[in-house]
Amino acid sequence: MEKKFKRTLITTALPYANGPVHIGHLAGVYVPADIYARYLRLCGKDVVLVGGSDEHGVPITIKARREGVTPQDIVDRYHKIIKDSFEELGISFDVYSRTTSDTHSATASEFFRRLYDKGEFIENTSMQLYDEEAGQFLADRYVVGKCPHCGNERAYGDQCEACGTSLNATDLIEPKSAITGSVPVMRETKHWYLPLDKWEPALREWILEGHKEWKTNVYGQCKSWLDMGLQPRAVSRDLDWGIPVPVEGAEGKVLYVWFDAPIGYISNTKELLPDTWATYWKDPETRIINFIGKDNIVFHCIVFPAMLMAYGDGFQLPDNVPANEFLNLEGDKISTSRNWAVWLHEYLVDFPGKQDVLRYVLTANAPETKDNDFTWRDFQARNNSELVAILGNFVNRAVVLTHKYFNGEVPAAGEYQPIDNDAFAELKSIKSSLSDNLDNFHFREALKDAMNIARLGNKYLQETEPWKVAKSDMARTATILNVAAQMCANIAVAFEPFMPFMSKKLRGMLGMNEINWDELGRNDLIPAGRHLGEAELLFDKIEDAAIEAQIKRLEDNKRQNMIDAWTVAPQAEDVDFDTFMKADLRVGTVLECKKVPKADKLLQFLIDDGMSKRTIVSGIAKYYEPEDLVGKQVCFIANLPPRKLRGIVSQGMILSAENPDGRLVVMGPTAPVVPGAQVK
Ligand SMILES: Nc1ncnc2c1ncn2[C@@H]1O[C@H](COP(=O)(O)OP(=O)(O)OP(=O)(O)O)[C@@H](O)[C@H]1O
Ligand SMILES: [Zn+2]
Repeated sequence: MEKKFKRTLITTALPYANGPVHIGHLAGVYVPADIYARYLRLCGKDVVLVGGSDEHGVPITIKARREGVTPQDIVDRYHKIIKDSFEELGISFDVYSRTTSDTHSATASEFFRRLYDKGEFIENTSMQLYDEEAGQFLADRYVVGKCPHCGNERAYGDQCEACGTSLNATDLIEPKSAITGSVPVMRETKHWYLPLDKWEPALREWILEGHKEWKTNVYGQCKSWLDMGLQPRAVSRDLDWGIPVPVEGAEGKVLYVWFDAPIGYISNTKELLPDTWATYWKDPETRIINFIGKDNIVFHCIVFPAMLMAYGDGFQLPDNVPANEFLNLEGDKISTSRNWAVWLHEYLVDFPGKQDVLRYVLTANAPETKDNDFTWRDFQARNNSELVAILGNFVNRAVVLTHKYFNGEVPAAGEYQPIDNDAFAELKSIKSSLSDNLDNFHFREALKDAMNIARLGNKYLQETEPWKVAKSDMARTATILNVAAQMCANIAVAFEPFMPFMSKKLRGMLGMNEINWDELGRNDLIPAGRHLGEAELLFDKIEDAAIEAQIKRLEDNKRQNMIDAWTVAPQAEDVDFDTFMKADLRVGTVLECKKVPKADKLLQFLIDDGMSKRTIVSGIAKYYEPEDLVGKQVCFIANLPPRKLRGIVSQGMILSAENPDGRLVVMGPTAPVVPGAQVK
């Protein structure tokens, strides 16, 4: 039987404050959470959307060390960028705080202390990795080494990003310090462990029996974790950045970031609702939903619930964790460290006023059931051929025609014809599917439903042809345009969760104030006689140049990454002088140069080699325009046996140097020489 809830608490994964927010974060977590929160608000539900920056942990300290600033400087910088850009994108947080806040420190500290006092931890002294050069213990991202599961050489001390396995630093094969690069030694240290194994039966019951309705990716990951068997997990670290472990004898130790971060959801709620926060956490009639990406599933479905069970005192477990898979960018994994990302704060500068376009594309293409790819071409196509050509076009036609035939006043409808009734029947069925999809976190499908209202509107105008009817029958024209206006109003309601800026603009045009979800599907949202505002374009076309600039920026980043990662090839074995001299190296002048048809890499040269003219085929077509090489002098090997390439006999090889990114540069003399001159 479906449970009834009085209120919903929506949490969003706390973005880690060592960088700005990118489109992967948005598609995975914040856009769907915002759609859901806006939808519930429109339904008149009691809902809060909480979020905040995750500001502790090792990567922040590594970044600070690298930049020669304090960890606080780092988190202040990124918290501001993240918070501001979320706001500008219309992510409607009721509170967006941070884990360095006093409320959070006190809450997380108390949480740990209660578990400690209840005897919920195992205190354990063990050998841990220690960097003697840096004088500190190494945990999490402070250690890199080989993953014991998949062999990835760059696994971290907390997780292997290649296979997703969560690790302990001591699991790594051939560990190295990320601070100094030195090989760590083992040293004894004391930590507190949460015995996850103790909670395994309860977790099994709760998830595997109680939540079969969860998304298959989430349920499946939980099941495989539980089937592997849970182990005690350390919840403290030897670090100086974080919330101090609040017990005697714990100097120099802080709470593990994954212990403190989810408690941030509680602290955020406290900051928002100092008096009533507990109702949102402890009342069984509260429904808690955690929006996260797939790499956070274990923490939200296993670790944090075990913490909450250990704490007791009525804390509720999440009702659902609709985790998304990952969004990739132009075929590659998004990465903060490799700068392979579209950064939200940069997007907002490059595409001012186009928040909804990004929200639309990220939802239409959301990685709900499998990893998905964002490409700039797809972004452009969805804007131009969906938002402009379908949605914007319908609304524009409806408003312009109302101005043209009725001076902008919505005419009263006469008696409906079957086509009008059919349109509203279709609208009702769209609403039912749309609500159903939103209720079940199927946001991609829900967005398609909403778009179907605009498609319906276009089809309606196409079939009723008010511009023709107006020549003979103004009464019928009035009915048609009344129906069209009601469809526009329905669009304003249906799209509010997805594209709040467009919805607001449209409501302004239509003179609509308060809206609610109940109204959706109705044929009387706009009263006859309402004067419409001027038709403003809801979306405009995105030109090729804007897209090409974005693609170029990504390509530049990729090239820079290759250059940064490049190492000089080791010197080849010695070759004796006589052998070297056997290669007949010459300079020649390019007489002709052209592309080899149907071969995108090859150029065909005709070279004056001093003796006669020779043909050479060279694989440099990607890097040169043929005409730019005519008249230039190049070095080539003259005495290679002739070789047939694409049916052309090549007599020799032109020399070029290869850049780290594969770019070839042709070698030639620095001053003119006589064709045929030998290179020695
Ligand atoms: N490419 C992505 N697609 C979908 N969700 C993502 C993606 N990258 C991160 N997320 C989710 O966004 C939330 C916040 O991410 P977090 O700040 O922890 O960054 P992260 O996973 O370390 O990413 P990055 O390494 O790119 O900075 C998490 O729930 C995470 O699962
Ligand atoms: Zn691995």
